Amino acid sequence: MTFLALDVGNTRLKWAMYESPQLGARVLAHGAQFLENIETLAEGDWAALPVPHRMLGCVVAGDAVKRRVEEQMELWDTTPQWVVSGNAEAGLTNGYDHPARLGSDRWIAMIGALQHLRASGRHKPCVVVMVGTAVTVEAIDASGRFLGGIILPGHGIMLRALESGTAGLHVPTGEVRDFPTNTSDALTSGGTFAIAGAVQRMVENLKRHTGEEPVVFMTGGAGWKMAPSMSVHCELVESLIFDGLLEIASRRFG
Ligand SMILES: Nc1ncnc2c1ncn2[C@@H]1O[C@H](COP(=O)(O)OP(=O)(O)O)[C@@H](O)[C@H]1O
Ligand SMILES: CC(C)(COP(=O)(O)O)[C@@H](O)C(=O)NCCC(=O)O
Ligand SMILES: [K+]
Repeated sequence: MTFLALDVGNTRLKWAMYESPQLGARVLAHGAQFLENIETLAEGDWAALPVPHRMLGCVVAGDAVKRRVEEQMELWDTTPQWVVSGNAEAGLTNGYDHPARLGSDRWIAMIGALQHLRASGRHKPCVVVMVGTAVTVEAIDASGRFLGGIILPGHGIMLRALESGTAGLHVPTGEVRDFPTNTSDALTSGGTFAIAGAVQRMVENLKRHTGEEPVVFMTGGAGWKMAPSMSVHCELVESLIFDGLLEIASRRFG
């Protein structure tokens, strides 16, 4: 039973086709497209794929984008199914004031993180960092309760905000330096340390709250760029959202 997993963020659509809707299933093909190129999928990347028997995805890029993705899926007669954040799923409970308003990508990434914790036999609090268009940093206690999380601008948005709000900050990308001595390095390091510092703060918050050192998972398109600059130990798991989707799919379709 082939299974298509979709993760539609504010910058890119990521997809992966699996042999079955189960954890550890073999990946048959995967890819990513910028949102402006969604219309190429049916006649491009997806044209030669086997028909997916089931599909599960998340979309945080709005209804118009969701409709454009569903149009491409008309290539098959597979019913699109989109995850909505709920009160509880796959061992995770939702502490958000309005559970359904939590971004479904955040909900699914946390389910993926819990799956990784369980698979390695760890019963600990954890922090889930997602570095995409925006950056999110979530706190989960050892019982699997999502306590809350923060949202901050991603690197690109931070730089564009600075560029558009000032006269003197139109410079090329720089390097991350402890003590930047030019504008490019000052901006690049500023954005990087803002994210790394926010993660460190959330780790401290969760450690204080639970009395235990949390495990930190990091994912998202720009996760690999942040990894060398983190001040707390992080496990980089590129597939966190797909692992969460597989976990949910195995419970729904398994
Ligand atoms: N090969 C890449 N293509 C696109 N974005 C990339 C790439 N590598 C890193 N990035 C960075 O990752 C961010 C997008 O990550 P992604 O996880 O796709 O975001 P989203 O889920 O919000 O669509 C971009 O802001 C960009 O800075
Ligand atoms: C925080 C987000 C913008 C992250 O989006 P992304 O960077 O993955 O494109 C998205 O999860 C979202 O729109 N959330 C809804 C609001 C909330 O989670 O509180
Ligand atoms: K995302």
